[in-house]
Amino acid sequence: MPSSPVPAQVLVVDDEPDLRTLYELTLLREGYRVDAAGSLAEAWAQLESKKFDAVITDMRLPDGQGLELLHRMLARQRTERCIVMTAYGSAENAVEALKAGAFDYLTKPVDLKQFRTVVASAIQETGGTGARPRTAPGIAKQPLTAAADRPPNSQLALERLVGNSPSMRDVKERIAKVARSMAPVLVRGESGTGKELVARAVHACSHRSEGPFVAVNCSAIPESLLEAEFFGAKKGSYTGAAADREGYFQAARGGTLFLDEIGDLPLAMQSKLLRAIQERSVRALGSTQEDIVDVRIVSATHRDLAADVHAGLFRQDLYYRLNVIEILVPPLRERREDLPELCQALLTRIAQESGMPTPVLSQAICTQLIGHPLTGNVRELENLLHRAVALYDGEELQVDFAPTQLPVREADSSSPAPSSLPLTSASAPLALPDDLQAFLDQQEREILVRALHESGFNRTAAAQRLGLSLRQIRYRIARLAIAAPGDEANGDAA
Ligand SMILES: Nc1ncnc2c1ncn2[C@@H]1O[C@H](COP(=O)(O)OP(=O)(O)OP(=O)(O)O)[C@@H](O)[C@H]1O
Repeated sequence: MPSSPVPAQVLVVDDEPDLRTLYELTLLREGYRVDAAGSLAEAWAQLESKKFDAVITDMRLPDGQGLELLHRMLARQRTERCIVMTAYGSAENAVEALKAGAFDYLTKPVDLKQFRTVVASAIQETGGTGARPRTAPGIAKQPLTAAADRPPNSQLALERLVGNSPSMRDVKERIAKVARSMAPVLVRGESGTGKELVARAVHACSHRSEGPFVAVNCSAIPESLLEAEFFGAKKGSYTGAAADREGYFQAARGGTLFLDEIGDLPLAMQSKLLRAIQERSVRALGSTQEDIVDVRIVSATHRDLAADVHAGLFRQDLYYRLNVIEILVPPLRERREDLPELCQALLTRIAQESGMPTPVLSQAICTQLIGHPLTGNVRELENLLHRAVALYDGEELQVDFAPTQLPVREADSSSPAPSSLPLTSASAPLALPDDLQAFLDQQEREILVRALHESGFNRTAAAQRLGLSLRQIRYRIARLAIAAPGDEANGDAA
């Protein structure tokens, strides 16, 4: 990739001459142009004399706090990305800086590899470039305030979030605003309100949008596999690890890691996740090498995490780290005015997926839908319309408001499979498998394939039949590499 003729310009603010020199040399070696200041006053004088792409400031300076510089830059609508360096262990400062609008933070003593990664990320987001640019030069060096300044897919991602009610407009504005930094985002809302769509929009509106979006459903991964799934595993590091495999953190490098149902993460794994966020590095199982974390974390939950913290179910320090910026997605009952537009958009999508013209929704049905409780939010609405389209006879679209019939199961609710499946027989005990995991995988695969076939490869319907959420079935389909029509449209990792 050719170098830009104009290298990015960075201002380093630190009162320790040795550290300043170290940072300067590191950045110069990366091909940036570097200026340095030893105090707030000096830094401000530099800022008034010219524009930079990024400002890296220590928190404690002889004439004040690095945060003051950040506040002042934001008040003057300066376009530079600001990276704040905080003392080790002072999570409050890091979180405070991110909440105040810092692009990112670094913990002292600064790891130079991390330093380079974070600065490169900030420069990339402003469109500046070092001698080894990671993106094509020429992106406007401006803050992402106006729609025109956002990445090309951002508008599309925001439009996918159908709804023009004041609360949805607030959500979209917040997405566009928070997309600009690396600050972790926690998306809260009831099940089915569209939290994953919000997370995707945050990614699409950020300049990480060209990187991967890796969605992980924390509640669907068996506890014993969590560490390997998150951080990766070397061949042979645990039974069944037949080859080296990347974890979600590595797969999301340069992009966004979406941790859905974060409240369901067991406490032991919460500690490991916190460590990964604090240390900004992860180590694959069985590996001696640390991988730098270069991901933006967006998490989501339908639970009241603050209450979980009080109840001792969720680590307070992790909550604090993940909840730097919160986006609350309102339930559908609080934005019923969105229903006509939502019905139209969902019907169009469902009909397109089924390769048929979009049926017309009568006023009467629309009114009925508006009066329906829809406690399952947009997902319930989507399911109602899915069923309606499946039964559509070309005349008038009918919506069946009766609750979905789930398959009858054996009296013993712990039985994992419907009684009709000839998987095991009560009278003839199975020979013990010599590879339990492979055996269970095979059983699971057969059940999933059958449910998918019987539901015409409609994953929502198949999930419902098996008592799984859509996310759970997606995870299982991906884990067992079951190919289904339409897979290519879905880039999820989980
Ligand atoms: N505003 C919206 N516009 C269009 N479709 C939507 C909207 N909100 C949700 N949906 C659709 O509803 C379904 C559920 O959305 P999503 O998976 O994002 O919800 P969620 O809040 O993450 O649910 P859960 O908490 O159960 O994981 C998806 O198919 C999504 O495309």
